[in-house]
Amino acid sequence: MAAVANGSFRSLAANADYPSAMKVEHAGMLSHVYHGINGWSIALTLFLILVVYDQFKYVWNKGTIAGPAWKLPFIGPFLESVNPKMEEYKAKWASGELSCVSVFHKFVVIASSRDMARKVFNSPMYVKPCVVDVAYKLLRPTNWVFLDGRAHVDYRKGLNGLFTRQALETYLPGQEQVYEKYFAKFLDISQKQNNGKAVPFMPQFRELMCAVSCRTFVGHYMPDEAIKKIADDFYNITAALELVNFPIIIPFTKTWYGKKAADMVLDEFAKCAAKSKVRIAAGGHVTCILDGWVSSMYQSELYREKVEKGVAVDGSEKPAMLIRQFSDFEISQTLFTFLFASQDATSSAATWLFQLMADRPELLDRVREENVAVRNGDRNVRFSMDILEKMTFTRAVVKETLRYRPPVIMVPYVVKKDFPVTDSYTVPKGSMIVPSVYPALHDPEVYPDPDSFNPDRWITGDAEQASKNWLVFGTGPHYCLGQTYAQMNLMAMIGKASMFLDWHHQVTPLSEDIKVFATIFPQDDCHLAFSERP
Ligand code: HEM
Repeated sequence: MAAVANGSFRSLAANADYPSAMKVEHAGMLSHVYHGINGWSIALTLFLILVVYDQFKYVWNKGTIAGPAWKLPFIGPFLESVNPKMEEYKAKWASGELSCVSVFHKFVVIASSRDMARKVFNSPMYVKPCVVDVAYKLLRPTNWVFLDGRAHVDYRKGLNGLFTRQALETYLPGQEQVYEKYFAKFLDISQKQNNGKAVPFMPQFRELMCAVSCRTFVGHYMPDEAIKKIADDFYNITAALELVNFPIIIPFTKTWYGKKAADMVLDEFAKCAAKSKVRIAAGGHVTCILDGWVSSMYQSELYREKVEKGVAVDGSEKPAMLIRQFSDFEISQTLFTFLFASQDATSSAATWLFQLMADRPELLDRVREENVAVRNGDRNVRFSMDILEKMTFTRAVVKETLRYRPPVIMVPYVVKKDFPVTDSYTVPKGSMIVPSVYPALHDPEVYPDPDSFNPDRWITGDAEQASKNWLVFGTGPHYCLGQTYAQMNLMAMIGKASMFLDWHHQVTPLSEDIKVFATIFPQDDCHLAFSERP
């Protein structure tokens, strides 16, 4: 500073012929600027440039579609997405068939109309399911769900046989046992532990669904304590895989607990795979999905061995699908994806189903009458596919529950290459695009009076014809692998409950409000009290 004041600082400008007072003033300004250029001002300038860039990029990406005119610098609606509200989603869907937000520089397009949603689901050239970074760590990078294109289609083909009608029939006895056990537990909770007082049952439905899934997937290879532990810890996995989560696993955070729970589940399933291989090789019969898969591996292996040895094999001996041998850990990873895909969705559906039936006793009576009738008046007749297929009204109740309260309200996809989703709008590569399911299922033109629960629309109405709107299980190459099983399972559950249980729903001001946690639940977690039905 002193150098400027005494005129010894020389610059090109200073050499010009200014009056000396001006010279001093000018030199002072320069000095000010020069000395002001410190770390803070550089950081501030960079920050402002980034803010402008982030804003500009958002506006550029947004183009003509609906969305806020500008975004909160960087974070965008991050805080809203940490605690998502159903009303905010509804407002977004109502804002346009395509709308957008940007969270932390991630550009997200929401496809709301039926046709837009279908278009996204059916465009595997441009999109693939979006998974958070942590998912690779929890499910393992080699997991089949991360496959894309041909590799994904081929892998899925090998799994289809596990969900055929014939296969599903073999899982029914195990499922029925689980229902009996848990219904007894519900009675105990309501009558013994709470003297008939209604208490939140959502956690119980989560455990029930976990138990029924584990029995279906791995039969009796998994001990009850392991099922209980998985049911209790699964919440950590769901929380770790929320879309908005920290990508690095830091000890004692949600993702850390999620990883620990995932490791435990993978370990349990791998142990089951080893046991099933031994049992099936010894001639054991199929009782669960794991057995079905292992058995088809053995049949494929036997067939190949015969062919290699030149033994004459009849065409009828060739397995419907020739599959390779999978390691215990590979099997475990795949079973984990089944559990991961089913646990939250079926827990959500079960919770709403019990609540909706309790609030509409006249519909529950019809379910009960039908269930007794298809068993020729004897409620002790066991589950079979024949019986389930005759349950027209119970099926309608399940379908209407899934329409009215779809567990999965939207499915995040990522854009692999610039995606011309309409003639006038292209979603940029790297964006997230989220086909929404809820609006199509509440479209008043297709489902008149969509906010009323009316199972008859599936029997006397024309809801069944609107298959294009039925996006409960997605559509396209990634549509839900377990959709038939899931619906059948819910029908079996509510049918059996209707015959053996009575339950009362204590309605609270939050019962009809929707809580979004991966899937949707009643805000108050569904207060119920069960009693035995004579
Ligand atoms: C009510 C219960 C369920 C609902 C609402 C549901 C819904 C969905 C939805 C919306 C998708 C994404 C589809 C797409 O991207 O097009 C999906 C995928 C999937 N679901 Fe389900 N699901 C349910 C139960 C189950 C069950 C019980 C299983 C058990 C095996 C299962 C296994 C899967 C798998 C493996 C995928 C991924 C398929 C792939 O990427 O190829 N889901 N499900």
